[in-house]
Amino acid sequence: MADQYAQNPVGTAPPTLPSLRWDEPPEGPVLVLLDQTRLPAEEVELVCTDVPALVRAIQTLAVRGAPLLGIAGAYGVALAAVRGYDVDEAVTLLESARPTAVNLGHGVRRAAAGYRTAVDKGADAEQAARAALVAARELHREDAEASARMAEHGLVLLDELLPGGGHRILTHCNTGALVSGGEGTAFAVALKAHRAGRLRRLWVDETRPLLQGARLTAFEAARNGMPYTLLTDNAAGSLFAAGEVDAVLIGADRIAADGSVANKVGSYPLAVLAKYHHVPFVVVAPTTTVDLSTPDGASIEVEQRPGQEVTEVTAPHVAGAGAGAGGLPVAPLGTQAYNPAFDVTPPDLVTAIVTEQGALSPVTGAGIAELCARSRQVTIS
Ligand SMILES: CSC[C@@H](O)[C@@H](O)C(=O)COP(=O)(O)O
Repeated sequence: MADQYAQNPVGTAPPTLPSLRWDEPPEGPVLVLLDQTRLPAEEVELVCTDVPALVRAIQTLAVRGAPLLGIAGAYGVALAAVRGYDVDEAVTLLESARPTAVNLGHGVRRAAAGYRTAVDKGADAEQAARAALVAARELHREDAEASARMAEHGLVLLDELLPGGGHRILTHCNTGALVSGGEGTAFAVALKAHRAGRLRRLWVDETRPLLQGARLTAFEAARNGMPYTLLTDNAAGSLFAAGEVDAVLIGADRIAADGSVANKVGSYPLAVLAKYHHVPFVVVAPTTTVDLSTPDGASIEVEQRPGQEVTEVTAPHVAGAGAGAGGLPVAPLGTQAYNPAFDVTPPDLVTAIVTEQGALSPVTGAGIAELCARSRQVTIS
């Protein structure tokens, strides 16, 4: 496999626009998203002037990934409030836009709490809307800080688990700056390892059917000059068998109170492979992704997505194709498809969970509760 280790071209990719930004042009405040459905072909911004537009962007995955969904949800509440829409209705629409990533509801409720507290204290509509915006901005900033701390804790853990250095890391889906206020979760750890000269290879799962790995993680790895190689999801087994994977690093959409981890479909098979091959399987996620009110993995609602994502190839992300392109059938007309967006990995397959509060290993319900308690103390003080 010697050629797999050839260096990728470094620094050739253009700089990326922020994944999300609040703007206040003369026509009124807007939430501007980098449309992730169009990457890597083009960097196109999507301007949301109201909550239904943001809900569409969330459901089509123009904006996606657990931490960013939380931030987008919070700004969505602020957008509704600033533009004079019904905030309660906005909360309902946003919270239910996608079911699995707990951060979405967390972000929405946080901005709504800022708004309602201001109202309760006698603020007028404009002041209350500003309070929602302040809460969204705080969450955005905190997520960037959490991302930096996860990267630090994650690299310390990797170095402990793999004392030989020269880490070869397999990752799934996309967990970088595109989904975060900072540099991401699992990807941020790999990036820190790269900057420290300790990343030998980032193996990037393509992540069927929507190709978050091929389109987005490869894009971010290239931008950062990281040594990376793309593989089909099906090739992971033979990669492990060949002894080419030192650790798996993934993010999470919801971590239940017992330590079960919901993440992009395909994560659970990687955990099983990792266990069989005695390779550490590490989950990197902020404590905002932990949901103590969901007792176990079986209680996590897994989003089921349209079958067409499997039976057809849609290609707005192909250069020159443009938005709405695709719909090319790859299965006979009328084929039914099973298309869960996520799967759930039980805690006994997880070597460690890394949060901004530190690494937890082995993963236990008590340990999870302790991490969350520490996080709340930090937030309150
Ligand atoms: C830091 S992001 C962690 C997860 O949100 C990510 O791995 C993932 O599963 C995203 O799924 P997506 O359906 O693209 O929103």
